[in-house]
Amino acid sequence: MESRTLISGCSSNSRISLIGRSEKSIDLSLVRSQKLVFLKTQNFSKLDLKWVGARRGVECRSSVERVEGVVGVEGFESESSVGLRRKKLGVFVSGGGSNFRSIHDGTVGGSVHGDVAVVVTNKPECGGAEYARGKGIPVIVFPKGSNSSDGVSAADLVDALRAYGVDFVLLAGYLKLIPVELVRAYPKSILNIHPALLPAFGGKGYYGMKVHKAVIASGARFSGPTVHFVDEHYDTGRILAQGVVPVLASDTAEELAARVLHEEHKLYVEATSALCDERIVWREDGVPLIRSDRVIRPAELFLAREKKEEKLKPIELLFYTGNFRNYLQKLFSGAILLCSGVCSLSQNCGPELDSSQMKSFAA
Ligand SMILES: Nc1nc2c(c(=O)[nH]1)N[C@@H](CN(C=O)c1ccc(C(=O)N[C@@H](CCC(=O)O)C(=O)O)cc1)CN2
Ligand SMILES: NCC(=O)N[C@@H]1O[C@H](COP(=O)([O-])[O-])[C@@H](O)[C@H]1O
Repeated sequence: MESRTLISGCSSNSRISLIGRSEKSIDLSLVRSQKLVFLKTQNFSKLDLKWVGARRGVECRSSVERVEGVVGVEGFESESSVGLRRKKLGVFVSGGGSNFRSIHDGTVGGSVHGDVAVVVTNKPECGGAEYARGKGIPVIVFPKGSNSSDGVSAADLVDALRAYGVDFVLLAGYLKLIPVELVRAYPKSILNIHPALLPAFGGKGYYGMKVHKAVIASGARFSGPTVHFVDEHYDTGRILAQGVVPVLASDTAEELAARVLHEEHKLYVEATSALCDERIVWREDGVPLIRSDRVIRPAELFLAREKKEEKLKPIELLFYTGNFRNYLQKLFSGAILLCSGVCSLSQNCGPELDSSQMKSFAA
């Protein structure tokens, strides 16, 4: 049985679903080295995976599953995009296209490991389409205008996206319902950004200023953008990321829109970057999560270097796993607890520490 999974830095105790035909989830206690990955399946048989030649994948020695997509890590730089193929993006717009422009800037500037291959719009004269033409990016009109020959059908749209090699579809202010044909052709691969905190203030009729007017009228104290996966209905797909901004008592819809839009630009680039870096994992209950960085269980990190095998020292690992900050925080909070404990025991100057508190800094 062939299955494909994206092993790109899942944390040691996360569960990810194998993307592809197999729905079997595997329990990753991931140890990643330049070319060696140890993987524990859910039946706890330890699989030693070895790099198989130039093919971008590994073969499980003791399993019928063939796992692909493991990214070799040259040296130990951040693996977020090292060795990963640049992804191709199809961006859908209907308006000014500021989110599209932010994402395009990210692909040029390097924060997004991908390229905008094609832009799709229902408004061929909109700002986003104009911007795309100026950058030499092809523009497709969908759906067809009622009184114009321009535009493609849903089936032709899927074919066109495939022809451009599109890996992921990003809706960026697109105001039409994505047809079920496209949703099914790109499972877990279509994102949308909505200018409110879904599931509130979403669905048919909730777009543009209408959203912000509804938020203000509701008396909500906070709002913010939501990036979510797209299913066949408006705004009901799985939420991937959200940002929060305050709603001021004096806000007009335009002022709130501008505040949310500023947050959108940051959030959508981060989410797109994670998508292109294959840093999105799916929790067992179906909630998608963004892995911000590679977390490797220190005790198990074995690094096969070119000539010799060696284990990184724990202090070195902390730098690699990015937990150094957490380590210091725990160290200092433990020290503070200890001091306050000693103080209260010796001078009774503070609250008595009960046994659970005493235990806490032993942890
Ligand atoms: N299948 C999906 N298609 C789209 C989604 C989605 O989640 N699933 N998201 C929308 C974007 N969107 C909110 O984020 C949204 C856009 C438009 C509407 C809406 O009510 N549109 C009007 C028509 C507006 C117009 O033509 O100017 C309508 O359908 O009556 C709601 C939500 C993009 N597509
Ligand atoms: N429900 C969909 C919706 O309202 N989308 C919103 O349209 C605006 C498009 O701006 P842009 O064209 O400048 O990116 C953005 O605020 C986006 O959240």
